[in-house]
Amino acid sequence: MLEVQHLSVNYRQTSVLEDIHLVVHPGELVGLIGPNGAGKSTLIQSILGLVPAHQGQVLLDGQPLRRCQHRIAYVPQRSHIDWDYPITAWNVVMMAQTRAAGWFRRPNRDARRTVWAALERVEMLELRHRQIRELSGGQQQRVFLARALAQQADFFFLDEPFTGIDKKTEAVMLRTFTELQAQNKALLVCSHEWGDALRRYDRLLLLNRTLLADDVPDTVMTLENMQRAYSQTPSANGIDRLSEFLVC
Ligand SMILES: Nc1ncnc2c1ncn2[C@@H]1O[C@H](COP(=O)(O)OP(=O)(O)OP(=O)(O)O)[C@@H](O)[C@H]1O
Repeated sequence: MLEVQHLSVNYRQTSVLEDIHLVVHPGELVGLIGPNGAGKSTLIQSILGLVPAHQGQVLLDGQPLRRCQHRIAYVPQRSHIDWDYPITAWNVVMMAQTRAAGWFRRPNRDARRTVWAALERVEMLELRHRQIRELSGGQQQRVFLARALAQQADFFFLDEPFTGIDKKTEAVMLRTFTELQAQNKALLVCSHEWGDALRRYDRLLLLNRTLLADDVPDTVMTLENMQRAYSQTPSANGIDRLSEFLVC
């Protein structure tokens, strides 16, 4: 079980997250939603230790997360990745293995098998020798999903994995989520999805600096909750799309 306790984050004296408390259980698919600038990416990054917390702690099965980082896999937002970096799809996925085995050791047969299986699972084996900058947005997303799979983690954090992808990638992603849940792995997915798509989650976390709601989708997606979240930060896809959001 992953537990975030009283987590607060500041950027240059400005409070971005305040007193966040949440729990993610094995086998759960949890959606993290909220308007632009609500702090969703910051929450994921502070849980992972990539952004320092002002207060609070993150525990994994009662242990500080920094002691069990190998149990966490992270698929960053596509816009946070340098796509010009000269690296093949194969080597992106192999990076997860290199970190586990040590940077100066040649990848052994097990590592190569793991990378092969992960790329096969996301249907990217044929394009393994391509530079990542030469892949489509959806293909790039599948390579980073394969990297997370190769890590053989227990908890998966994905930041906007459904943004700018094709139908095939969406299908691969959803199939993989189902498989991971069946293996009792947990997923926390930051999302800008709307309407019925949000029903795929076991639970939704509604964030806007503080955690405004944490419950099953139908209970979170009320007009009152949406107004509380989206009227704090009016944005192009906020209040204008409330009716679409509440279709479900
Ligand atoms: N490195 C940084 N330094 C200073 N402020 C930052 C930094 N990163 C994010 N912020 C600010 O923190 C707030 C939360 O940003 P964050 O990216 O976590 O929100 P988000 O909910 O993920 O937004 P989006 O949905 O647009 O990706 C925003 O006001 C943003 O401008």
